This record gives sequence, C-alpha cells and structure tokens, in this order.
Amino acid sequence: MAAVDLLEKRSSFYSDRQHLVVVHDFVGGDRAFAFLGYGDDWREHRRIFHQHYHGQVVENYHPRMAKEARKLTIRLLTTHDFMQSLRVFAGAIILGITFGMEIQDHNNLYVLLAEKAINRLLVAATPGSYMVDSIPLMRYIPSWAPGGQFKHEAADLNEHLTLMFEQPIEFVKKALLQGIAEPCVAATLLGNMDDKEDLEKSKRERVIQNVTGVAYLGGADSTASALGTFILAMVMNPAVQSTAQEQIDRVVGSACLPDFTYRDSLPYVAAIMYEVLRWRPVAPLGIAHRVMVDDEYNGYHIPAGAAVVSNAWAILHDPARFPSPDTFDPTRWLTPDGQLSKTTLDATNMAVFGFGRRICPGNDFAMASIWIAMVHILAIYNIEKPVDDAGKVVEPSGEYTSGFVVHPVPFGAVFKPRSEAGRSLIESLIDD
Ligand code: HEM
Repeated sequence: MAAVDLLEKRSSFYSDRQHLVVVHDFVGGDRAFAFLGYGDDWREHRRIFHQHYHGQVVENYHPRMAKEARKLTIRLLTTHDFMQSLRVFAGAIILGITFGMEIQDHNNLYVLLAEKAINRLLVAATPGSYMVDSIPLMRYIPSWAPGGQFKHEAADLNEHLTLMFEQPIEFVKKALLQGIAEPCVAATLLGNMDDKEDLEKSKRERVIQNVTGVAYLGGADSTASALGTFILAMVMNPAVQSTAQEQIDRVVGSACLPDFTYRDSLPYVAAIMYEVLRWRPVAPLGIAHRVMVDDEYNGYHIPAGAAVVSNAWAILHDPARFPSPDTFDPTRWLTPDGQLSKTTLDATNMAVFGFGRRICPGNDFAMASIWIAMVHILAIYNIEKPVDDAGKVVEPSGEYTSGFVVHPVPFGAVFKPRSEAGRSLIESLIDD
C-alpha cells in the first residue's frame, strides 16, 4: 500500500506538516502538536503525550471511562439529543482524565470555549481557507486594508486558543495549591516540575499546556463522531445489534453492566467497533504529511515540500480488501469461529488513525472510550428508528457532514430499555 510504503517505511522524511501562514504564524495553532513541524520540539511533545496516553497507561483510566459510560446510559434514558450526550461522554472522559474536571453537560464554560477555538482552528488548517496561504505576501497587508480582514479573525482565534490551552492548567495549578487537585495527567506533569530551573520551568509548563490541551482537541469530536456512526449503524442494522446483544447476554448476563474485563470475551462487539471505524472513517483524509526531501515512488517524482494525503476512505473502501465496502458487516473482522482476526490488532490496518511517526497517539485511548460506550448502550438499550405522528418509520438519510472530522447529519434514534431489569439497573445507577 502506497501509504505504508511512504508514510511508514520512509517516515524519517515523510513526517513533517505543511506550514500554514494563518495557523502557524498568526494564531500559534502549532501549540497543538498535530500541526507542529517535524523536529525536536514535536518529538518532545509527542514523547510526553505518549507517556500519559499509550495503551498500558490507558488501562489506569478504565474505571473513569466506565463511570462516564454509566452516566451516558442514564442520560440516554431521558435525552432528546443523543448526539449531545455522546459529545458530553467523549469530552468528560478526556477532561476528567487530563485535568480532573467534572463535566455534566455541554454548557460547561471550558467546553464552549474549546469547541469554538477548535472549530475555527480546523477551518484555518483546511488548505484554501485563507488566501494568504497561497499568496504569502498578503501577510504584509495592514489589517484595516482590503484583504487584511484575516488578521482580525486570526487575532481573535489566537486569544481563544491561548485561553483554551492556559485555562485548564491554571485550574489544576490552583487545585494543587489548595491541596484539592484530583489525580490527573496535568497534576502529575506539574508535580514533576519542582526540580526544574526557572527558565526550564516556563518552557516545560508551555509543553505541559500543549500536550494536555491537545487531548480535547484531538479526541473529543473524533470520539463523538465514531459513536454517532455506531448509533447510525445500529439503527440501520438491527440484526447486527441483536447478534451483539446475544453475545453480551451469554457472556456477561443481564444482572450487571459489562466492564473492561469482558473486552476480550466479546469479539463481536470489538468487531462492530472496527467496522464503525472502517465504514465511515472519522477523518476520511487524515492530516496531510509533508515530505521533506525529493523522492521517487513507482516512477513518480514527489518533490520536497509536497503534501501527502492518506485517503483513509479509499483505503477502507477498497473492494479488494473489504468486499461490498459499503455494507456494514462486523464479521469481516472475525475468523470463521467468531474470534477477532489478528489483522485488527494492528492500528495501521485501520488507516483511520493515520500512519508512521505521526500515527494518532490517542488511538488506544479512543478505542477504549468507544468500546465501553458501545457495550453499555448495547447491553441496556434497543436502538430503533423513530416513528412519526402518522405512524411511519423515519429512515435516516445516512448522509455525512463534510470537513476534517465528519459526522452523520442529524438523524432520529429511539433508545428503549431492553427489559424491565435493564431499566431498573439504570434507575439504580441514578441513585449511586
Ligand atoms: C476515533 C477517534 C480518533 C481518530 C479517528 C483519530 C485520528 C487521527 C488521525 C488520522 C491523525 C493524524 C495521523 C497522521 O498524521 O498520520 C491523528 C493525530 C492525532 N491524534 Fe487522533 N484520532 C482519534 C482520537 C484521538 C484521541 C482520543 C486523542 C487524544 C487523547 C488524539 C490525539 C491525537 C494527536 C495529539 C494527534 C497528532 C499526532 C502528531 O501529529 O504527531 N486522537 N488522529
């Protein structure tokens, strides 16, 4: 596969990012190291991020993730906006684990601030959004002159991004001083700073702001997107839903909720997760890599500086690898005896998390969050298409938004507790 040949096997010179004038020079968007050029600074950010979000460490976060999944099942009993509940779930996990924050709903001030900043940063990071990226001399146009408007927008975004990165660290610093800080990634990182010199300290604090701030940026919307696709797939494929529920009932029983100890014994549920990620990839075109030197591949010349886009959609819808690619079929991830096939264990095969040295460092974290939400929802609810006032079933359009991270366009889904026992289980959780 060309993406593997270039982005993985030649990753020492295919791991840079494009320099975007607005993102990099005007708004400091590379505080999110997803946009930082390849080099020592990026390496340092990635190393620290990895220490707190890699596979084994994620296991420490399982209890918190399971707690948020229980809260999600409670919310789904009463909500009219299940997508909002999924967003709250995804955000609460990241903000809880990273900053020790408790998020109850979407009106949390930090969430509102962060979402505004992130949405605008992603627009700025989309090539073609600003003319100055094509005509760099425009950077010298005064902000009041025609063509200089982008500078006002950039100044405003810069302010929002600064707050987004600084506010939660200030929150944790204050809590540490008062001795009331919850155990969280930011508290651990700040706690390890005491032995540093002052100059070293301020540099280090900036890196801490950056690696913690990027978690919400990279993880909240993407996780919510995958869960939105999961709900859509369940609404459209009731037989898949009931096969998963049979497995959960058989392995876990109906007296308790499944937790992470069941992850390996529910291969069909894992297969649904892989199929969700394949069927409607969260970021269909990933984030472009920039090649740093002239290169040749299969007779093609690839000039230094070119943007190399890994088309996750095309890779995951290649009929040679995934027959009938538009069909939602979890069994494609299973062996004939119903076990998870080995290929799923390699994130690269998923393409959905990108490639090489830039591969998504939050992929274990993301898959743990997605799995625990899915298994809770499947254990407790039947997810059905809604019926309108005339008694007609309302079909989802199945369409998606466009953008960097895509979402199903709003559709209806009804969450019906599968049994009285299930309903009582949720109600007992409300009293916890
Ligand atoms: C379903 C969920 C997710 C998907 C589909 C996803 C996908 C991606 C993709 C495609 C990239 C670009 C990879 C490349 O350049 O080759 C990326 C980068 C990144 N992701 Fe994720 N991601 C998800 C969840 C998360 C989570 C939960 C976190 C944080 C906890 C996270 C943090 C990051 C970071 C920091 C980068 C930048 C890596 C770098 O440039 O070195 N992501 N992600």
